[in-house]
Amino acid sequence: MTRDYSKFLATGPVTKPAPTPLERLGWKPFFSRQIPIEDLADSTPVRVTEVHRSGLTVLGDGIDTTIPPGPEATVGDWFLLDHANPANSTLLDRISLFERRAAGHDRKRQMIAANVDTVFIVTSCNRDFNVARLERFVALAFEAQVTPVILLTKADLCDDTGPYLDDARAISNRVVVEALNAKSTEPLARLAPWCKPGQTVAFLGSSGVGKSTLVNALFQSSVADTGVVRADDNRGRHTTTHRQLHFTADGCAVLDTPGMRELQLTDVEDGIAEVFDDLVTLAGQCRFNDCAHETEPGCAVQQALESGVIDAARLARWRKLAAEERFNTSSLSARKAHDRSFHKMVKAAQKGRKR
Ligand SMILES: Nc1nc2c(ncn2[C@@H]2O[C@H](COP(=O)(O)OP(=O)(O)OP(=O)(O)O)[C@@H](O)[C@H]2O)c(=O)[nH]1
Ligand SMILES: [Zn+2]
Repeated sequence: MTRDYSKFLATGPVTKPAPTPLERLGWKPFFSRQIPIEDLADSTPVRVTEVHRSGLTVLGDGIDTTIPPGPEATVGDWFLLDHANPANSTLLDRISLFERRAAGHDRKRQMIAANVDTVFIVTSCNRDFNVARLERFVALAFEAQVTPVILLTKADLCDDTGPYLDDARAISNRVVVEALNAKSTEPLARLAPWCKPGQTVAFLGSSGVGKSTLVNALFQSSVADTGVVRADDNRGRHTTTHRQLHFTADGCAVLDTPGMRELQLTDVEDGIAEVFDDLVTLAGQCRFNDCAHETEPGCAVQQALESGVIDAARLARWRKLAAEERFNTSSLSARKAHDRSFHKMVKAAQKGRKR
């Protein structure tokens, strides 16, 4: 007789313990490792969900409060709350950070969001689709240390999503690409791999591609729980206030801040190099350090182009993006000088015409 031991063996998936309240807010070992072991039990981690001039709204385990705008922080940041003196709370190191250059004279950097795990780069299977723009968004994500996922919406309005998928997948082998109908029941399941409890996600893309539709889809099962709509004043008027970071019923944090939509291509040299890492490697093999990859002898890039290893259009996009990045990142004085000389040139040309 053979005994059946199967019931004694661990079969099936190992069930994970339910996430703690802090884990649901996005707490990770990366953060707890920053706290000395002897302080761990007494510490009160809180996460910034709203940033106002007057203070930061923070959430923790059983905590929903406001702390003064102390050290420079942005939405998504983690603090160790100092109960006695909240202004003294300790800002923890970040896993990732989206930032942009402000308009104005000093073009100071503005932090947009911290500790985002995944950014969904959204475009549609129609005329919005533009490889160069996707490459720019992917570079931004890499620069911020956030995992990019490309979503191609309006698949239902498109006869053949194949070419869109092919072009998007050719951008980087490190980026997952999905085509879907954002208006259907699809998004919840299709985005599930990145929207698990404790994960923080954000959306990037032009107007009208379906970002709000996707966000709503993530919340559809839990609209009542989000607290997005609440009475805002005493006059009985209900206004919609938006937490910049809000949580689905499953405990996935969704970032919704206008700043994300205005991200520019500045200081993303490393991100661009990651998107075009094959071209960067080739460029490193050119005979001359300052090779412009045009007519120089011993140019590895031109050689690869001739032998069909790389694509001419992609090479052109890399050069354009890198040039644009250099221009955006160039100092204000350099820009002003450029503007002045341009101005002079225009004036001279106008004078010449009058004569
Ligand atoms: N058929 C179809 N319609 C879609 C899809 N995704 C979005 N739409 C529609 O496209 C329009 C724009 O969608 P939004 O979700 O508002 O786009 P958005 O990216 O949030 O736009 P902004 O708020 O301007 O940034 C809406 O009418 C949506 O219903 C899709 O996958 N299929
Ligand atoms: Zn070269």
